[in-house]
Amino acid sequence: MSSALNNVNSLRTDVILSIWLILPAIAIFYYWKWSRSRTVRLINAIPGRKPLPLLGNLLHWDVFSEDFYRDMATSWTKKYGPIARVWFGPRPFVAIASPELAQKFLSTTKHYTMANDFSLLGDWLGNSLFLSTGAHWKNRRRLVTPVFHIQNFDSFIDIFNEESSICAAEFEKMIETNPDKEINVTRVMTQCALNIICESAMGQTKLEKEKQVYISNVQRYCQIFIRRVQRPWLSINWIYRMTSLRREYERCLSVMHAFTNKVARERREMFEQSVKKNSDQLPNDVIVDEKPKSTSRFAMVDRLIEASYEGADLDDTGIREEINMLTFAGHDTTSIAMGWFLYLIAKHPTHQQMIVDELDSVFRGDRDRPCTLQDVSELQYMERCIKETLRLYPSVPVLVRKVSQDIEIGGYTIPAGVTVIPFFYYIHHDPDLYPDPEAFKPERFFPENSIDRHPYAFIPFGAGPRHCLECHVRPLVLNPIEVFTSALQKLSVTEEFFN
Ligand code: HEM
Repeated sequence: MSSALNNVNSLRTDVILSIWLILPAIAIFYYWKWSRSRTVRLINAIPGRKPLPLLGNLLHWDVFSEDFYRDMATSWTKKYGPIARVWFGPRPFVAIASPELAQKFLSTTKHYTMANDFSLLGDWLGNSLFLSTGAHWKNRRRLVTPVFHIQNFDSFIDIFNEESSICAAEFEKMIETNPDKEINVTRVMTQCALNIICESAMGQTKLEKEKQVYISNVQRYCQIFIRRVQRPWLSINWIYRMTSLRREYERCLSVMHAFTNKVARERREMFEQSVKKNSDQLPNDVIVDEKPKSTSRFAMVDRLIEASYEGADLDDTGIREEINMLTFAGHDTTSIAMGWFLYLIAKHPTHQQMIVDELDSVFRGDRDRPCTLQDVSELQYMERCIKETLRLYPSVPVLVRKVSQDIEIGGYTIPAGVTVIPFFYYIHHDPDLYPDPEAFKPERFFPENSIDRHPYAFIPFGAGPRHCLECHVRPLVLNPIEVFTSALQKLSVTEEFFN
């Protein structure tokens, strides 16, 4: 009996031992096969530091540091040139960092799609323009683009003025109650940008209180999204599902969806009432070309509802997706830009004074009157300062795109499936394109100094067919700033920030 037991035990030990030997052998075999695959060979032909087995270049940087991208932009691309590769474990990334290569990559959407990392936003943005590709993207882009016609900004400028005044008052209060102390401009700027975007995207609604709740949920949702991007293990669903973040994320999501659904319904009803009113008033034999408009101020959502009535392929879910997308794409980008602008202006009193002088001249001393689109177009020096801000601190420092078919760039083949990162930050800081690149010099954007610049040397709004729709960003960024004149002059930067 005991010898039978001994036999069973030794058999078990043999089996366990064999498994322990076979499993690593299988793993080594697959690793060896994978490391000789076409993708790996093509990627390793691109300049970059020698990767460690399985870990790739993970140990070569502090990949979880907030400055990781900047470190990579400044050290990696400087060392390896305008095209470089990096392995995050077994996942390769290719960075491109020259105007020529960015142009080659971005000037057509034929060979790329959105990277998988963005699928984290799928619950919120669904099949919106921002996340979609191919024919669906083309269709949505065609529908959303008219919303950004400059004539629509005539109706938005009132919103910019109202929200900017509220923001300026808050800003003044912060300065008054914290004399000679640091203030956090980002919070006020984010609130201002979100108010402006929501108001222009969704219009005035009977749901003002709910709108504020929506805004705070958007802020929280975006914070959680950034945290998930910065901590790669949180994009693994079963790990993420065990965290409390997930519950919070879903709570935000349900508040956001409920709100945008209500807004879409409310605006559609307003639109239908207006159609009915128009048709009731018309004699049967009169044909009117003019399209019915909602009764209150025009909002981006109204243009989408109009399009859906005209037969566009856009149902209520589609409208909700696009409203959410505009809120997402528009708020952080502008608030970051406004925050950095204020920082730079505080740091450079000479430019600050030139801006104030320009404002005085455009407004001819009447600082209380509302700003017009004409004023905005005359604020030329301010515009150059904003461009220089976006050069130094682009709100979107990199793009992340997945190659959908092999592409030849800079003499290397990037195989399908690999993630490519066009590095705007590096391009904007390249000393060959911008001598003394860290210095704040708005004069770089004087026409005579920009004439020979490569069209892809300054691309804070992206470039090519997927470039940002907000090409009339001036009113949006400038307007809050221009009402800040008195606050602007009270700003300076603390020593700590200088370093
Ligand atoms: C300072 C402000 C802004 C900056 C720096 C900025 C930057 C960008 C960048 C870099 C892209 C990606 C372009 C590409 O893939 O080539 C983008 C896309 C986009 N932006 Fe902006 N953006 C700003 C403001 C806004 C605002 C206010 C809105 C709308 C309210 C907006 C709407 C969009 C949309 C809809 C897309 C996606 C376009 C597409 O995929 O077809 N952006 N933006």
